[in-house]
Amino acid sequence: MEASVGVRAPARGRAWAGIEKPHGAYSVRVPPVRLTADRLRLPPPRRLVLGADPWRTAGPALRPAKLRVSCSAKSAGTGKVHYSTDEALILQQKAQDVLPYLDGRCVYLVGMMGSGKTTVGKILAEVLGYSFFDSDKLVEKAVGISSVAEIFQLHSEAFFRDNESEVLRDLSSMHRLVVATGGGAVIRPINWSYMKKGLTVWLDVPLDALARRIAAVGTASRPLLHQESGDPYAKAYAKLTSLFEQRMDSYANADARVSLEHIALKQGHNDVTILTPSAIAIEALLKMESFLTEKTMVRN
Ligand SMILES: Nc1ncnc2c1ncn2[C@@H]1O[C@H](COP(=O)(O)OP(=O)(O)OP(=O)(O)O)[C@@H](O)[C@H]1O
Ligand SMILES: O=C(O)C1=C[C@@H](O)[C@@H](O)[C@H](O)C1
Repeated sequence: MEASVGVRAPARGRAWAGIEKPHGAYSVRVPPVRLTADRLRLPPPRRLVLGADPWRTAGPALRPAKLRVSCSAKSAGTGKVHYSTDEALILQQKAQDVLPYLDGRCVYLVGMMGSGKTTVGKILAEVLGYSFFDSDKLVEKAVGISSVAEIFQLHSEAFFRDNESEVLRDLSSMHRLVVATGGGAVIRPINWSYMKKGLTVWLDVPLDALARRIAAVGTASRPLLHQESGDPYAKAYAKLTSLFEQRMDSYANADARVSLEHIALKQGHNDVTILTPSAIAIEALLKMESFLTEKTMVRN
């Protein structure tokens, strides 16, 4: 039986984007999206000329090296996203540039575990006025088990992958979503047939940086990396390397590639660990714009 997909208006004026399955397996509440200066903490507008590369054209005052960014997905329990003023301006302007070309299509972020799909995805959703979904979380809801690690343990990886494909299929008939996909979603060709209904963006992060991030938070929630003993960084690095070798051609199917090494080089250094999530989101918007405008030119 097919899932029915729709947006329904809930009580008390809240917006819902829900995927209702026959047995109510999951239904996700999305807070109303407000793209206001207050939400982005913007100052009154000022002149800012943006070209293909905002860091270059915005002048020295906006160069990231000078920014002391207080950027985090959440802050002081308010749930609000904080950006530096300069990054907020660039993000908002680039989002406005991309939106007409995007035309309501969903954005799917793909990339290895820990590559920042959730962190960057939430920023993109905010500035595009889209809703954010994490496909791992939707699988957990569908299955009724609160962690991916437990789904692997109680069922199997194949069971998880089947549910992941179903979630992606359901999402593919929706609009105006940013979806952080599971790191392994790219390995099944059927998933690409769903994701290609929207725009796919690969967050390409060096494995060394990934292993550091993952070792810092632990591997318990990432069943494919989890090992009881040994140095967490070394174990994560070895496993990430072998997974990446199997998957890199699949990631390269994405419409746009956001390379952290490339962003760092553009900023005049080679340290990807100091790139802020909002700088990465800006690069994602630039790459999305390039892809979408080239595609439009080819069509015309
Ligand atoms: N630009 C960044 N700089 C430093 N740390 C980051 C950056 N982006 C994300 N992180 C951190 O890396 C970890 C993984 O990020 P995130 O959950 O966004 O990745 P993900 O791709 O969604 O991971 P998964 O696929 O495993 O769910 C988090 O602890 C997050 O805070
Ligand atoms: O890279 C992977 O295969 C995975 C990544 C996570 O997001 C989860 O989807 C799961 O742990 C598998």
